[in-house]
Amino acid sequence: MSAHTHAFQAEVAQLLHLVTHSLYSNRDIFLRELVSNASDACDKLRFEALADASLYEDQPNLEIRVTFDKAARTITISDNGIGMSEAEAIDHLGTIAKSGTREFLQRLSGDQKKDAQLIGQFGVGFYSGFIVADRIVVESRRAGLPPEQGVRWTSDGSGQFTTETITRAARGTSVILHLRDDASEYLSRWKLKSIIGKYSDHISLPILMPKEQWDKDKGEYVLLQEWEQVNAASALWTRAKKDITDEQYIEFYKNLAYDDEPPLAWAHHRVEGATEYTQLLYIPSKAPYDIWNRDKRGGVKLYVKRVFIMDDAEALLPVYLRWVKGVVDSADLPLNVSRELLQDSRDVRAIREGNTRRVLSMLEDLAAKDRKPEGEAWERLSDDEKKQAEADAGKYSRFWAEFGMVLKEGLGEDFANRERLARLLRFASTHSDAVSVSLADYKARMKEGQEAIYYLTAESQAAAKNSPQLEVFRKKGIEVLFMTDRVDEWMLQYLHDFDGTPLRSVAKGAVDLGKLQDEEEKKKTEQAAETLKPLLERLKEVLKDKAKDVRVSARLVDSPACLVVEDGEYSMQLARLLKAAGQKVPEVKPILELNPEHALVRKLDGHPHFDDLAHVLFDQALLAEGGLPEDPAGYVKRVSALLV
Ligand SMILES: Nc1ncnc2c1ncn2[C@@H]1O[C@H](COP(=O)(O)OP(=O)(O)OP(=O)(O)O)[C@@H](O)[C@H]1O
Repeated sequence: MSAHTHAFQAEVAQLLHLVTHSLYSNRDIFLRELVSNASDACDKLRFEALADASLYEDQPNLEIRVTFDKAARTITISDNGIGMSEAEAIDHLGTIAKSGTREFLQRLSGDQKKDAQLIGQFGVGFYSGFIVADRIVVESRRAGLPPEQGVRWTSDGSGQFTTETITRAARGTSVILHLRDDASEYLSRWKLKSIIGKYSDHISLPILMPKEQWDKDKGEYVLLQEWEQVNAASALWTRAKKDITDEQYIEFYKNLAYDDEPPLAWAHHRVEGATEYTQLLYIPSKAPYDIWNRDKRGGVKLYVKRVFIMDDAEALLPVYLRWVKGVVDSADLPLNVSRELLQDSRDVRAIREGNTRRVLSMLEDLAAKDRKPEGEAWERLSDDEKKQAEADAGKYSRFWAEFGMVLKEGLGEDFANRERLARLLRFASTHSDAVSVSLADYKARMKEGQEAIYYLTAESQAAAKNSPQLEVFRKKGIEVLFMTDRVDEWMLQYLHDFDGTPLRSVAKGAVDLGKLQDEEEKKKTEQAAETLKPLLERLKEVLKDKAKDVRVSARLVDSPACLVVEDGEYSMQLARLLKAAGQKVPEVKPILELNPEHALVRKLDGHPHFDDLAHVLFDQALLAEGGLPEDPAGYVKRVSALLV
């Protein structure tokens, strides 16, 4: 039968180039990928056979076989799963269906170490065979097709591959790797078996390898015709917790998440009651490169009674927890459940709520252990407890740095858990450069008579720290939280109070420090407002296009002026963010507040360049606040005029 030559899709060729130039730091993973494909193929067969049992032909026992041939320098991974028709082989092994591929390729930086990590996250699946092979032959027959409609797919990993029709009695697929010269180490039963043990132990199908026996005459081990199962073959999550070691949990995670780093935490539970399911959920230690993509499907695999149903079942967790990885195995859902059905299922809703609660508990637990106990509390711990406390310390901070911004989305999305989510928030503040202050910490530090939790939104922590709006708070030692993430402004629309205490922006409305301001201070401000009335009126007139109002400030100590907006209005920062995102924003005219004590303000009255000075005051307040003067050239001109 004649062979046909096909070109790889451009992205595949590009990936192959990367793979063959061995960006992989860990070559062993090729076997994990190919075994995982074999297992997927068996899952697919089992799934299709639910509707048509004849697909099993005379082989109802699904299994994976791994063998090697020292003389021919080949490793063969075979499965009796769904198999591929010729058209499918051309399609599946010549293109990449995944939509993220192009974006992934664009992200590669050329820095080998970083790229290797990215590739690990992405997983190049079948093509990872070329890490160790310079030629791959795939022989396959799709379940349900006659033996004469088998296919042989061959490629040396350069730009093209060939296919030809073959006769193949066995259903399923064999992937034959012709090893590169530098990959001889894999021609060893021990080596292959140990890789399978490490990466594929949890695969729920038996993985078989031929037994080996010492041949005295030849002076070497030879393979027998007898097969032996080399993996535990019980899905990890179905085993009892006490029978699973931490290493096994971690290895399972690495497989599941394509992550080289161990997870920060995991939870494994069998949930009983109206809806029965097993959940094994992990909190990764690093955010994936596309964490911001809200369309990305969740990271939880769905099984029904141990039969794999689908990857990335987004209905099993709310969107703001899309970075959680894991497995849910339901005892109640029908096997033929589709994504659409999942959205409407009551059982799924119960599972989603249960998963959410579980993830939040894990986070609360990490948060509670983030700081090592000190003093007496530390001394009371046993040696083992100390070790554990040391291992746990800092984990929540790591989590927060990676995923905090995404967790904040939850405040707008998950009303039922808003209170719990609010407790998990962390901020930097006037009292802490580290992003580690919780709202509960803040409340515990509130001054006598303080009635609100104060915050400031800004472009960056540096900008926040130097903001004039903070001056009076600093003077009085009142803590102000810095909200410098883009989502903060959005989040604040849903977070009005915490534990009965309102949140208040220091850049909105008239500053009302309530009982924290003494009578004398209040009087002074009122008096200044009275005395400066004519000046304020004049400024209002000069700045009428820029400022909604000009008034005397109670917030300033060192700076001459600052800008604020009225309660309920978009903050200047939010208006800027929305504008940058191309959205229409209602015009926000700020209020200019003046420090009556400041020399510059005192100089204003009767100044020959009154108008220039007024505009400069306004523009400088805008700059200090993180904005830019509308007319930078005009600003420069005015400053120059004042300098000469
Ligand atoms: N052993 C096999 N039996 C049947 N089909 C296979 C087998 N190996 C690969 N395929 C087909 O080739 C496709 C591409 O495989 P590949 O490993 O590159 O990607 P994937 O399995 O979809 O994704 P990933 O491995 O990254 O999870 C698979 O989706 C599947 O359709």
